[in-house]
Amino acid sequence: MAQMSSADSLAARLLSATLMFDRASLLALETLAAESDRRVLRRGEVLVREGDPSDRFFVVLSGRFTVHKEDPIGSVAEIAQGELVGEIGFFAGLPRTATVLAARDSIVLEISRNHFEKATEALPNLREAVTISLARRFATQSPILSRLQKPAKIRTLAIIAAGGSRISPVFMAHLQQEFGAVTRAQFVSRLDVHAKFAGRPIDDQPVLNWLNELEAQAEFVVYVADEEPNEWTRVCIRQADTVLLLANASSSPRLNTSEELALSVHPPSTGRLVLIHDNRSAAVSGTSAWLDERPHVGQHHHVALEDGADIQRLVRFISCKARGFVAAGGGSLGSAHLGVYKAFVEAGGRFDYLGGTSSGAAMMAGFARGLDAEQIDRGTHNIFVKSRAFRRPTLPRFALLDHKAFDRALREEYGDVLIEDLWLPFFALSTNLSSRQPHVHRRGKLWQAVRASGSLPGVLPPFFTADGDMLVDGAIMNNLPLEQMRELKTGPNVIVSFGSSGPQKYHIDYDRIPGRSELAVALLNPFGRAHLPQIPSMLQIIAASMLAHGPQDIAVGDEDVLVCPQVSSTIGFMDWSRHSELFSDVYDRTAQWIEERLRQNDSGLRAVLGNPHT
Ligand SMILES: Nc1ncnc2c1ncn2[C@@H]1O[C@@H]2COP(=O)(O)O[C@H]2[C@H]1O
Repeated sequence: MAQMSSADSLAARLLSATLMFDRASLLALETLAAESDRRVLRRGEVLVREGDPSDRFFVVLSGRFTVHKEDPIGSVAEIAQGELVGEIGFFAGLPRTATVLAARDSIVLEISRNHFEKATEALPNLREAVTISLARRFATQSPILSRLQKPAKIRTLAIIAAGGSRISPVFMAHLQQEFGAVTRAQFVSRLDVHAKFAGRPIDDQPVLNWLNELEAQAEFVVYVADEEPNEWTRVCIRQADTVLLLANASSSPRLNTSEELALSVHPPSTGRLVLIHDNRSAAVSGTSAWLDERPHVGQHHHVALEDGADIQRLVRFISCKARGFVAAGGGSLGSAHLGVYKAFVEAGGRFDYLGGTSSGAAMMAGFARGLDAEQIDRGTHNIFVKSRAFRRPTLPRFALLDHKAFDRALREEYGDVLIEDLWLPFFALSTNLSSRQPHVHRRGKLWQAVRASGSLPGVLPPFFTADGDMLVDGAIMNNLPLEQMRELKTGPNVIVSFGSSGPQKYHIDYDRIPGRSELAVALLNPFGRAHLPQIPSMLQIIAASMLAHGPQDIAVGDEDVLVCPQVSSTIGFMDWSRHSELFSDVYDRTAQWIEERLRQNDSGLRAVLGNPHT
């Protein structure tokens, strides 16, 4: 009988969990693990190739694989630790149905037909268990999209010093503490490896085996690279599912060699850039220089070291639990977002990504700058009431309203703040009429993004970019950018939309709508105006058309919370004068609603509110 080791019992436990066996089967599975071969694969190596004979299957002991059909670039699925590979061909008696590549350095247990047959003598229901696990895979996923719909959980992260920076020990201490609060995380640096394997080369097989063993035991492993692009830094990059580029915000933003290496191994869009600041009070500047050097990095984060809040946020992003707030457009109803946001924050909600369309984007922009609801409400007053930005008709050639006053008021409120300098990740959605695609604003001047996102066609002129794009209100394509939020992060969302309060009827005799000359006469005669039919204004009709998407179209996820604030039917889409009343009414109602739902133990609401660590 083969000698058993702790690695065999680990493999047996993984296999037992995948096949949903009980503890009684562990011994037989350990024997199977001890007798089977282990295979170490380097990143990019092929485990099975489409069309090859299927004489064995595999259990992933550590690492991650991608499944490819025909197209070697795009993958149809991801396979993570504990899962089976090659079971389809093996059990169906078919050639391999796909090519499977190691997405990082990985180890698999290789189960041959002989060993499998032998194991079924001790475990008669082994064959059935594997077939059930296979059937379960296909019952819960469409075969082509499969696991891509839910990305495989990230379990290893490499931290690389970015730009001219060194890795901040204060940041690392905070990160270790916050990770430790949510998961069994193991941090590994070159010093740890030296302490255990003094004198051995870093990519020696026993060292790699030890690292893979660590990965199998911890829930999360953080590889802390050296500041130089040496062998240890290379191992960190190869072992990691994803990379975090870490820099002191005041250092030089030039891309360094370790980063170049990391971004050539990992798809840059999965990487995160973390810029460290001593405190949160100062306005951030200079982020664009960092992003220009790393244009394809998926997300950047500003982290202040004065408390743990930003690091808790970063941990939520990495562990796919980042909380979003998605705000629909709704003209003057946008002030309702202030009430909902304030009530959630007071109930303990901390939001990690803010996004919206039109007035939803305008309100979220304020929160992303670090303002509170009252300050944003005062800004609304300045723009719409004091500056009368939406009450200045112009000659109706480019639009009905004079946009100059609106632009001036927006500039006064937002200054020259850039989206990339905001403390909280933020996006605004507009509609790009040049490409006929939704346009997600994640960089550039904040006031311009808000202006583009709320450019009601015909009411305000479109916004034109330096690249020649013509942008109008995001509501034309998507008044509630939930899909865009999901592309940017994984985790629960508070979604705020404006439902209609039932069909609104208009009792207008269509034949009485006057033609041009009749209208001119009626308008010139002060008494004639009173006799005109009570048709909503052009502005009101355009604004109402933008809100035609009802909440019944919203694909609310299991962990999302949908809020449709009740708004008095006497407040119209262009009724900006009642912003404070709307804000405080919705705040009272939402606070009450949250309290009731919490009393009923609503799990969705708990997931969004959580505690800062979960
Ligand atoms: N759509 C899919 N989703 C998940 N895994 C797949 C998918 N298609 C193929 N695979 C895996 O890729 C392996 C290729 O070889 P097999 O067909 O033997 O077994 C296959 C499965 O383990």
